[in-house]
Amino acid sequence: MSSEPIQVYIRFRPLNFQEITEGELPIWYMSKNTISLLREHSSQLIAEKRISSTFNPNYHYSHVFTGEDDNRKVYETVAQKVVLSALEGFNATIFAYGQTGSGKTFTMIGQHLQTAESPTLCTTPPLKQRPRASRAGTPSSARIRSCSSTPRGKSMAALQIPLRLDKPRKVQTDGKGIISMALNDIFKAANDYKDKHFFFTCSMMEIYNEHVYDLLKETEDLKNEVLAVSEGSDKEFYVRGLSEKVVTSIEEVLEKLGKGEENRHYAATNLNHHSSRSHTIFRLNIRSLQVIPKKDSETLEGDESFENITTESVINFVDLAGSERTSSVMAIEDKHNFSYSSTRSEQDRIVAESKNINTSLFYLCQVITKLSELKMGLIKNESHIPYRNSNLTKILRSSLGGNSRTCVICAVTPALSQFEQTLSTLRFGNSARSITNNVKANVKRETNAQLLVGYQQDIATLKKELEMAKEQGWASYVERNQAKQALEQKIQKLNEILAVPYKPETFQIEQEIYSNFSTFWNGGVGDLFIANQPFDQEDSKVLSESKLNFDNSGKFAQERRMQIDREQINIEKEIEKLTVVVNSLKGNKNTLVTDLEKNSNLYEKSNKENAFLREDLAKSRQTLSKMKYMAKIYQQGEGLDSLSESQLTAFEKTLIERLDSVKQIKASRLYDHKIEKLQESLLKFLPESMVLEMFSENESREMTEKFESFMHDISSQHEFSWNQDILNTP
Ligand SMILES: Nc1ncnc2c1ncn2[C@@H]1O[C@H](COP(=O)(O)OP(=O)(O)OP(=O)(O)O)[C@@H](O)[C@H]1O
Repeated sequence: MSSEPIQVYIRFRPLNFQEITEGELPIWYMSKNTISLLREHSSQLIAEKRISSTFNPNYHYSHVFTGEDDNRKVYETVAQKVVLSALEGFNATIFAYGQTGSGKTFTMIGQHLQTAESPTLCTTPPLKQRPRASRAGTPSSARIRSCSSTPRGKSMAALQIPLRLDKPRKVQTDGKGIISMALNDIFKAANDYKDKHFFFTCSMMEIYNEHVYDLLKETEDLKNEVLAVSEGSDKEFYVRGLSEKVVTSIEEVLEKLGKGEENRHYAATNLNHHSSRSHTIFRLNIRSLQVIPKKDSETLEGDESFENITTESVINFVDLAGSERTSSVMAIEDKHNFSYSSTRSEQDRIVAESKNINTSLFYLCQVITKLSELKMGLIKNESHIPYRNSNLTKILRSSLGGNSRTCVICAVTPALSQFEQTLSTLRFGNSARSITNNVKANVKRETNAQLLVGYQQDIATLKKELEMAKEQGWASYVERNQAKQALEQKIQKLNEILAVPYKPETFQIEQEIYSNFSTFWNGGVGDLFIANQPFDQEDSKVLSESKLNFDNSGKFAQERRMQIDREQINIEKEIEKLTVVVNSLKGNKNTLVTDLEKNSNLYEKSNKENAFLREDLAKSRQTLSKMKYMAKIYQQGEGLDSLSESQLTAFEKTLIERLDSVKQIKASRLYDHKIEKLQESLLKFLPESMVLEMFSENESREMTEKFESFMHDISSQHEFSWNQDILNTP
């Protein structure tokens, strides 16, 4: 383990077109690795009471880049060595710090495409065409002019802090930013290793308003899932559920990086936040495997004679959110009546996100200050370093004071109007310079058996977790999926290890030579050959001994081959078992999906039935209230005047119909009565049998007709009197 200081670099971007047209001039004097204020500007700042008369900053850094230096120079000076050492197992972190618009993303990702409508900085014209600044000493507030490319003619210049609307950034694949240059070098160097095999995975996360989001999630609904950051038993912080994508070429990594940038925009629109208002960490994990024979392999047996050298490292590329102050954004908006945030909720959002950025950057500065105090012996204990205060410092823990080669690029602007922001960034860099990290290569030397045991243990733990999750029934779909993915990744890694030629080339060549020569020797030709040569006794003895040794090592090689084959069979069996587990998980998933479908069908059906029943109930209630209403009308005539003309007619019709039926009942009763009377009178002078016959059904048709006409007469009379009754009713 060695102590290595964090390397701090300052990068000035050139003045942009807007600043030039406003008559800004660079106010800083830059040499190779120092920065100080130019004297004339120093006096101006004193006159404007922006600094005290004793203020005389003179900072030293690993290197200072001017506006003329391109990304290639920055990469080669800052990052190249550090990222390449990751192939040897050293962790690395490159991070860009600075105010909004100072060139962090330009440095990390490269010149991203800017759209016509985005109010970005105006493009810088070539040096030769730049207009001379006419009024160099004029205070910036008096020099506000509008920039023609800003929308709706509003003065973006007024903002001083170059604000941007959020647009998806297209990642260039031509290697202009530090990340793509680093990836190019890493993949090229990895290919050049003959006997070392590399496995790469990458992940990308975003910290927005203190929430961590995975930028490489495939499923739409998981993209806005907030991930937890928790401390492992090794005191490192881990982002739970962060996806790791296996990548095998630079194109694949760039594709993931582009996807991450797109998702960043996705999250931006869905959560209504600006991408430049979040911290982004792109992470490349590198694992390597090299198999070499042990130096003293002759004395060792079987598996023990070979060594697996594995390295594990991670490179973090960190693009921090701009470090400007909320108050300045809001104050400038108020002052110039520029509605960057049109609604109250928009303003609240900006305040909240600026607060969060400032809080997390404040904690970052605090960690850096405390680490430098620790270095100077002002504090004794590492436990006083406030890593736990924010997710950013938790995630960057090993990069700050831990096991990582860390480089900080402080992006700044040379303009007078940005003096305070630049000064604050320079101070940040100055504190970071004093931090030392404890760096060591993460290398493990293991025999094959140890390596496999390690993997098998990992797999067993994962299986156990999965089983527990299944049994306890608390595993959410997401957790199950994550465990499954991890399991699949382990299986893939095992497969990759199996695919790697198990022995180094030299060993294979030895074996080939042995098999060729053994035919020669074993056919007895060798002995004959030795016997027939004009060797002296000593030579023959040496030759016979060598032959014996050669035979022994050949046997040993064969035994070893058999052992490897046996191991391979075991591993294949293990993989088969795991595949069964994975398949059963898939099966479970399918059953769950089918159940879910069935349940949702049932739910839909019962919902429909419910709706029908409700409809029926509503109808019945309606009918009931109508009936109550009608009953009132029938019983007391109450509410008659509220009926329309047609309703009154219908009601009248109903009454008449009822009247008819009443009349019929009355008439039929009268008829029965008359018949009875008639029968009684007939019985007085006719025998009963005859009377009964007269009134029987078959014989009395004529009689019936007569009675019917008689009844009709009666009922007409009755109707008359009944109507009279109604008319007479008060
Ligand atoms: N060294 C440079 N040379 C030329 N142009 C630059 C340089 N640095 C930055 N720029 C330009 O300045 C503008 C702002 O840069 P960039 O987007 O990288 O800023 P940033 O610090 O990442 O901002 P934010 O914090 O908002 O994401 C871009 O148009 C970029 O092209």
